[in-house]
Amino acid sequence: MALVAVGQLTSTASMANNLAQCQILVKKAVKAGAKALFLPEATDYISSSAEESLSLCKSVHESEFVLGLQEEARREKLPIHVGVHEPSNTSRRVKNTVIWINEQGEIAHRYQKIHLFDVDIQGGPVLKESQAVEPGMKIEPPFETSFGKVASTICFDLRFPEIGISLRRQGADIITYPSAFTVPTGQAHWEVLLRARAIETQSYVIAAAQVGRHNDKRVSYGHSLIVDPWGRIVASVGDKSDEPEIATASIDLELVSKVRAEVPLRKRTDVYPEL
Ligand SMILES: O=C(O)CNC(=O)[C@H](CS)NC(=O)CCC(=O)C(=O)O
Repeated sequence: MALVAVGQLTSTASMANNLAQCQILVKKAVKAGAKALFLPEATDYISSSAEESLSLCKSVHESEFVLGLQEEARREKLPIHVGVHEPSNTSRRVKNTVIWINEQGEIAHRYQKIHLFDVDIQGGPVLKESQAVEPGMKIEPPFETSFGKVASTICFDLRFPEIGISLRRQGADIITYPSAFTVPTGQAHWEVLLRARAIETQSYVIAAAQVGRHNDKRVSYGHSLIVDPWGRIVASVGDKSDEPEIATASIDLELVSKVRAEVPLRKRTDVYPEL
């Protein structure tokens, strides 16, 4: 059994301020005895336009945000899973990625978001992520940690059950959905989708979320959660945005095995081979 933390904050276009908020989250996670800290999508910055995003985006070797978090991870021996932006070398767009910084402070794993959030909701948000972001081209296999095999996805990927199923088939014990959900879609869908992904994959789901107002145009839903493989919410942060906050839960790999043994989910691929 190992305790892990989800961290919630309000990122803005100030990377220095976002790093300062993360340093508070690291302190809180260490104090709670967590063995890893999971942070939201786009923790490095949330911009208000594609141009602003391009101007803020730096490679991980030059980003004071990423270098600062690497230093925290190394000093505290605390692995950190964090959503950032990285430059694309093929287009005038950025990559929306999540990186795993291990306890030595090295970037040991990376995933690039494959499903981009292009929506036009009546009376709600209109967002065209693909104008600013280049889509990833592959699902990354789960990686080993001291508390189980962790798999990364990002935010809107949550709406595509196939990616969770694929990660489970590849051995994931824990599937992560670092996010910046909008308020109307969050109210309607966030919790039920996360619990469904946990139940159908019989895996832990760790979903760190952005919360509150980022700029004139963007507000995020918050409600970071950890769900166990039975679908129970075992940690939740809420939607207050006055200070960065964490919640913790124990990862119990015996529970993963128990649920999978009690309710075997044998796929009928003889009946639906196309899936
Ligand atoms: O823009 C950035 O820098 C960070 N990226 C995001 O905030 C992304 C794209 S706009 N947000 C989502 O995917 C929300 C999904 C969502 O809310 C849903 O599926 O309902």
